[in-house]
Amino acid sequence: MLVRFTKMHGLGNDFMVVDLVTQRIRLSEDKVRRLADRHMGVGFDQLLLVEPPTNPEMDFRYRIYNADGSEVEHCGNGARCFARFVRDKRLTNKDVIAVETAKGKALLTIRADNQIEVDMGAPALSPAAIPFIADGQAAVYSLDVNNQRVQISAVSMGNPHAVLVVDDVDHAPVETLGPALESHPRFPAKANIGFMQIISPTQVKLRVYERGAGETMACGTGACAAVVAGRLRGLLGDSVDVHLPGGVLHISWKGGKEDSVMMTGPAASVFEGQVFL
Ligand SMILES: N[C@@H](CCC[C@H](N)C(=O)O)C(=O)O
Repeated sequence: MLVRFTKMHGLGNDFMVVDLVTQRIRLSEDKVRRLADRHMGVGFDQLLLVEPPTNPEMDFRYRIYNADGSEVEHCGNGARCFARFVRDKRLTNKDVIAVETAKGKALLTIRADNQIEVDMGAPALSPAAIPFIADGQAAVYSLDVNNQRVQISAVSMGNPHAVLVVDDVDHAPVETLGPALESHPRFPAKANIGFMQIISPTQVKLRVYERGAGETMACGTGACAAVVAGRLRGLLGDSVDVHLPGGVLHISWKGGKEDSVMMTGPAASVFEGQVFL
């Protein structure tokens, strides 16, 4: 069957977006992996599926697959592309769009300046919710990996993240510590690994080794997790510009248990395509 898709990106974190409101497809993990292949497929970090909601209070359902074929709970850059997609395709004319995700809901607001603001929900910090194996909740945990001891913060933004504070992000060991920590036994569902350099209480630099995708040019949930970790460690204020290899995301978090993390940034369409599935 010939399926229409749109290639999109949020600061270089790239997506194949498929409308399953007006089309149907059958997917397997292997099919997603083949589509994600940058030489023999479409090529993407994540596949985003736009579906009708199962909950009548929501506008859409949002499903996300990593390049390795695994289904995941949340994707910040994807959420902004999702909002741009449903408006461009005239699937809605709303400026504020409520979407069901695997772990709850996200509220997407298309602003007059074309930036998209996403209410990412409150972070989860208890080890069981992340999931992360630890005796109790802490702002910083010690972890043994690759014959060294590292300090991480562990945060769930719907999906699991570890955040390390480094002196120089450009020379951080992302290629070695990233995969080793992604599959660390204390993260039973694996994790996304962020390497954050603090520039000031309002500015950080960040690189993220994503679970199931490798290092990406930007990670929205990773940027949120980094700001939460920085606040918990007393290093950041409540409004922070996160400089990623692909550009800047603005993240704010008031710091309370119930407070949502807010993320603002761009979303862009690159091309339209069709593929046999
Ligand atoms: N690129 C994303 C996160 C995608 C999912 C992640 N790799 C995971 O496995 O949890 C973002 O912008 O948040």
